Amino acid sequence: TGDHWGYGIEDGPSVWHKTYPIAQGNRQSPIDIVPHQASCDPSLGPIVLNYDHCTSMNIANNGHSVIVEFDDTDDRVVIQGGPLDNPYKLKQFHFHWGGKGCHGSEHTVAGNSYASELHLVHWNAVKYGTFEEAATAPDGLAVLGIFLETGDDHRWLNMITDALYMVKFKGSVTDFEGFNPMCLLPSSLDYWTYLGSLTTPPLYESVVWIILREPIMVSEKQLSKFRMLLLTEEEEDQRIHMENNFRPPQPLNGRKVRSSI
Ligand SMILES: CN(C)c1nnc([C@H](N)S(N)(=O)=O)s1
Ligand SMILES: [Zn+2]
Repeated sequence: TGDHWGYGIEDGPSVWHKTYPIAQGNRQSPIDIVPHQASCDPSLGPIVLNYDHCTSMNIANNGHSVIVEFDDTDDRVVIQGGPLDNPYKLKQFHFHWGGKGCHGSEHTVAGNSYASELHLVHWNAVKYGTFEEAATAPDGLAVLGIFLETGDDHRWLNMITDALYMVKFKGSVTDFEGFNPMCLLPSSLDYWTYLGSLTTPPLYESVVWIILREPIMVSEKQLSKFRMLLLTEEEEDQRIHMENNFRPPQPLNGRKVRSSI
């Protein structure tokens, strides 16, 4: 039962539709963002992030990515404004990345991909009672996507990469309290937005995507620590490294991408 999906030849994005037919739906993510085809919408206000309370709880390896989970009984850590009609509460953030030297972002910009992509997953707790209910509603989730580009060391990302050895194996989790994701934001909150889906099974078409245009800079050394994570559990003999955990761009199917810029 449950997720036997992955990013390999036998279980990767090209066969997810066999178990999750919505993979061939009409509002799937990620997509290739073409900046000059995005419509600049003056009615789109700025994104407002209230991340000043850092209610992170733990960091975990779920066999697909590394995830930092937040206490979402607390309605102080929210995203609002921009394309959103309500404030959405932060639930978790996680990353997607490539192999050594390869690219690993999910969204691409005019066909170009970045080294990695950070997703901050929020849910509409005003309209829906639980995260699970929101996750299946067309306006249930808002995911803020931030590109990571290789360059200088990111001083705050070290707090995350230094914790990765504690969650090396699939299924491992460790305390990770008081982390404020504000420190992972670029200087500009200019964004593109469109209606899409989760980029991993169950691929629910419930996401308002908000992708920041400006990437953050992280070092190759920091990225290499993500690749130290394993897909396999501690007791398994085989050790398979977690890398290239990204889904390629999906058909736009006539969707409009709007830009705040
Ligand atoms: C149920 N949740 C929180 C998620 N399910 N799939 C997620 C994907 N990793 S993504 N990339 O956020 O769509 S996040
Ligand atoms: Zn993601």
